[in-house]
Amino acid sequence: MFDPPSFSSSPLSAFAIPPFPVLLSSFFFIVMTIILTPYWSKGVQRLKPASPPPEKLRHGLVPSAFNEGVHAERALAQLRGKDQPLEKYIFLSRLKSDDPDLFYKLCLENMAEITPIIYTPTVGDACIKFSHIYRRPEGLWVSIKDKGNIKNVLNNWPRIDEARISVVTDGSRILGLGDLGVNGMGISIGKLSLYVAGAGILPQSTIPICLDLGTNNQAFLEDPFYLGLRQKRVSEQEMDEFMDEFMHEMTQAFPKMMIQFEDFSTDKAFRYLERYRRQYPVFNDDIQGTGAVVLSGLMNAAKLSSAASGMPLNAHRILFFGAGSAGVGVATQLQSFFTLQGLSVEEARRRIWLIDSQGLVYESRGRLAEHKKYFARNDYSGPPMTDILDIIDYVKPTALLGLSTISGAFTPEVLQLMAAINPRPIIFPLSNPVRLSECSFNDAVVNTNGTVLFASGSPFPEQEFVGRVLYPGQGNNMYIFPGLGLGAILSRATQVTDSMVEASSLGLANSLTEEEHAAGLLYPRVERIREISAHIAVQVIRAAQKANVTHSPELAKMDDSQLHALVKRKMWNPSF
Ligand SMILES: O=C([O-])CC(=O)C(=O)O
Ligand SMILES: [Mg+2]
Repeated sequence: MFDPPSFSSSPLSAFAIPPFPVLLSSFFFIVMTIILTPYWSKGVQRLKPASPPPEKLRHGLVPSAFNEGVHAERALAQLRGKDQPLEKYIFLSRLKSDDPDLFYKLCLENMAEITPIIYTPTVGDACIKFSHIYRRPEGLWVSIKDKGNIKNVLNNWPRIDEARISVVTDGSRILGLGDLGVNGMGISIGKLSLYVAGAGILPQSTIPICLDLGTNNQAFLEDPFYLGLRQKRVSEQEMDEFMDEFMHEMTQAFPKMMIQFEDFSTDKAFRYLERYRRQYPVFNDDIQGTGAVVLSGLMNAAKLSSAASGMPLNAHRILFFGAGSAGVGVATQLQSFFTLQGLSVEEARRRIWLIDSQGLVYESRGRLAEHKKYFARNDYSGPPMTDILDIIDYVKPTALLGLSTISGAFTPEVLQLMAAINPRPIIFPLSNPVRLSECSFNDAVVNTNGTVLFASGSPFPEQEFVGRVLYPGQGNNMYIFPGLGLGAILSRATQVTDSMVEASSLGLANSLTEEEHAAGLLYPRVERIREISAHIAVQVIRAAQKANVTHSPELAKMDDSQLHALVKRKMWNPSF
């Protein structure tokens, strides 16, 4: 322990008045300390290395011909030398913990190549096998056994003051892969890597969190390597109590924290978003992030489609195949597409049709899950309509969106029918990962004679079609959450409002360059992710200011270009 120096060893003389020169110099010292402390601490923060000091460069500790530039190429060559995506994932995960600067340098310089490995689709396989490929701790694990003691678990996090953003999953619906229990940690880790790469959040400010509330995945319960509790998921009431404590303690332990809910099963996704969104800075990536990214792509697609058909933008008809959290989240976001085109909220709602596992969703069909009721149709009351071809024939959609995780559901006949009724059909098979996509880009191109306006959740390669190169869009929430989170953190938002989410979507839609427009893209190239995130963050901050949910009066005084410059300055860059 540090003992403060005293003027005298005698306890009594500590109360005696010291001589004048000592008093003067003490006074001077105190005044200077008060004046300089903010500068010192800022300076210290700025100088603090993001990763351990470059010991690797100390003489004798590295080979004589070591060179950082060549080493980055070496690491890339090592990565490319691996055959299997999962091997690449393991290699990169190791690299991230050994040398975060090099890892993020490679990410930033090879975004299109590396994103599908550390994120969708390979992260899906990594989650399935997470307990088998696990090597060392990463992130926070909070289990139902910690109920009543969550505060102490959170306080074990080593960098508590720096924590700004957390991705929290309970593993109950990872991508389209179902209940993966604590193996869902992989998705929290993957999303946060993209926060760092895509928005320059400080690596040490991120906390991946996995909640262990049991799993209903029998294979995992019987797997000796499985890293979670050997019990079925707890009851709704027990989970509610756990979540209330968890959210409360999170804001106590990490007062500057923004929380992203990820891959909770549909009912819980809606439930906990509603329960906490007005109380804490939290958003749900699958409902709001996916909604925002699809709204953005749809705005750009609808313009191109309307240019070909002459149909006004507000006359589009959108059919959703899949009515889970993502489906209904996207539908809710798309309503605002129509209100932006001048329709009333009610008219906007009428532009949307849902299909679930029992066919067209309509009021008189029978009991409906709560989250489907809002979009249930009341203008159809015949017998259940279950065949997707019949439904397309009835609805005559201009856009068909897949959020069903039913691989191949958009058959050649479906795609051909969409092309028969639309000069430029909008087809978005959004289910993840790739193998659960409702159709491939190639299928969509071939069966629509190259007219398709396409975006998928997972990446597909570009296609050549009659001498032209066609590019698929990737309507993945990775375009939204880094910028949305960055804006929320910088503005010290106390809530993530619908208007902030919508601002992120519009920001993304209008971030396309001339070249990207000319190439017919619906989303900007992923290599520009930092630029896009900065642009989105500015729009999000402005929306937060309008909604009066910020704690950053100094940002309100800046004009847009000053704000944009500040956002860029705040982004962390790997020093390699
Ligand atoms: O993680 C992704 O690629 C997109 C997403 O949130 C999901 O599919 O749940
Ligand atoms: Mg998700």
